[in-house]
Amino acid sequence: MNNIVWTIASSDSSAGAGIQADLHTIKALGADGCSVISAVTAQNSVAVDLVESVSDKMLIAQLDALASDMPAKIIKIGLIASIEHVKIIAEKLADYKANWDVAPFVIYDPVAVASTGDEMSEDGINEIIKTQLLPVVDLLTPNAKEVFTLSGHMLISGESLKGATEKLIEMGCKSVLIKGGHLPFLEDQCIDYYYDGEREIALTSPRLENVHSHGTGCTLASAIAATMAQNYFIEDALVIAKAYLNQGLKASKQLGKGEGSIAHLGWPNNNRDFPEVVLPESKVGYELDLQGTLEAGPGFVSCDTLKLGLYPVLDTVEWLEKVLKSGVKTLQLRIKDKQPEQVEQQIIDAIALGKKYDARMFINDYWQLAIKHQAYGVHLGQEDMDVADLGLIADAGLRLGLSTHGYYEILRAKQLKPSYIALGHIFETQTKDMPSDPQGLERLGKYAALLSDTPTVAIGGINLQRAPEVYKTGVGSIAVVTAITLADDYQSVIDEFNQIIK
Ligand SMILES: Cc1ncc(COP(=O)(O)OP(=O)(O)O)c(N)n1
Ligand SMILES: Cc1ncsc1CCOP(=O)(O)O
Ligand SMILES: [Mg+2]
Repeated sequence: MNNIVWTIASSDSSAGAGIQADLHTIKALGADGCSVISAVTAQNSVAVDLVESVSDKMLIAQLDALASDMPAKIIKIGLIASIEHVKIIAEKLADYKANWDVAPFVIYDPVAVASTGDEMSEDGINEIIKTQLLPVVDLLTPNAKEVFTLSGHMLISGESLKGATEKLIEMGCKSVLIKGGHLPFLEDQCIDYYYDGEREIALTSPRLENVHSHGTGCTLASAIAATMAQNYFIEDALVIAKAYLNQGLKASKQLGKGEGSIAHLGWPNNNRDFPEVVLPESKVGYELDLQGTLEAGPGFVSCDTLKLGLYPVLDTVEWLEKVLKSGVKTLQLRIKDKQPEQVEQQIIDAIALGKKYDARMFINDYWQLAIKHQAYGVHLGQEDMDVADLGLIADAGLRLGLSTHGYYEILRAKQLKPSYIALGHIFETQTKDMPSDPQGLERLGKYAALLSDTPTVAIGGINLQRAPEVYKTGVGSIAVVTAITLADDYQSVIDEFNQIIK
């Protein structure tokens, strides 16, 4: 599989930033890095003494050598010190995007000024960056100062972030992540704000004190690149990159007399390093003027166990009764695409059966009917979460299960304190058209580790053969449809699942 990330940037002799930080990050996060060096800088922890661009011929030769043999999935650009280099790179990127079998995704971290305060690029370069480079950039990752340099927008309040990103998108880049290292509001928080013209994402972590931060910008952009190269969606890459940064900042160290550099550890797995997804109805959400109604609230009634066991998801009351008679204790009525009046009787019957067998009966989608008839719980998907009245579900004392498909959705769901979080789809499934690729066991294990204090349910393409390795990842429950409905002998299948999920 091609996980190649190119970094087109400059060498930092102190190795805390630039090409050196990029390659450390790309390797630590499991992607394959290649480098194109635009300039060599002589710097240490207190000053940048000299910046010298390589010849145009050398820049082009590096780009051509890689393009002919090791094309990139993701290209990350950092410090470019010469106007001519910006022009060459912009032209090459346009060519790659037009002619490669798969167009590379381009991330540009506009290194305007070194953390030591020294200017590092040729005068007049910003005009060429604005007119020639930004139009081929998919994700721009400026800090507040770089936002001002490129757009003229001062980030004076949370509300000003959206306007600045809109301006940058008008200038040609497809999306913007404003890095919150130096924002002059909510100063105890480090907020990263993403906007692509449609979707806003804000991630926040407490600001870390007494850490060494040289190389954080390069590292964040490279971490996004490395994660996206492994087919994570951008929202998940933003989460991993911020967690990688927090983890590295906590272990940062000083080597010289001045500012030390971020450390490069492996894939982040510690809950404490992960950011919070900012919900619209929260202090930070109000400050940023985020659209939407999600708020954390007090959370949902617990299922009283982290291990919900085998969880059949079924579309008739007859099936529910059959599996209840076989001893199943967690199950769901999932009827798709019917009017509420067409399903109300089945929902009433399902709820009554759940009570009769003292089982956890969840109702999929039809949350108003679930409240009306006092179900044990409701299961909602990502789209439903934004439109359902979660407050009403909580007030009515129903449990809530939420579907998720990656890091970002998991963190967002976690904030709502649901009764369980479903993780899917793990394998190919014939039961439902899924818009994304299966997660696989490796990711499932990472998600389960992050959710050790929340009940988890794995779903999608799980059968008896796969169940042992699924359960080994640490999930508390396995949800299945066809493993039961297409079984020759569903009762013995249930017994065998129960042997595996103990
Ligand atoms: C246990 C469990 N997990 C996931 C789903 C999928 O729910 P959703 O995303 O709402 O999709 P539909 O099932 O409504 O198609 C589920 N039902 N149960
Ligand atoms: C409802 C649903 N949500 C994600 S995968 C899935 C279907 C799971 O069915 P199966 O167990 O037959 O793959
Ligand atoms: Mg649903």
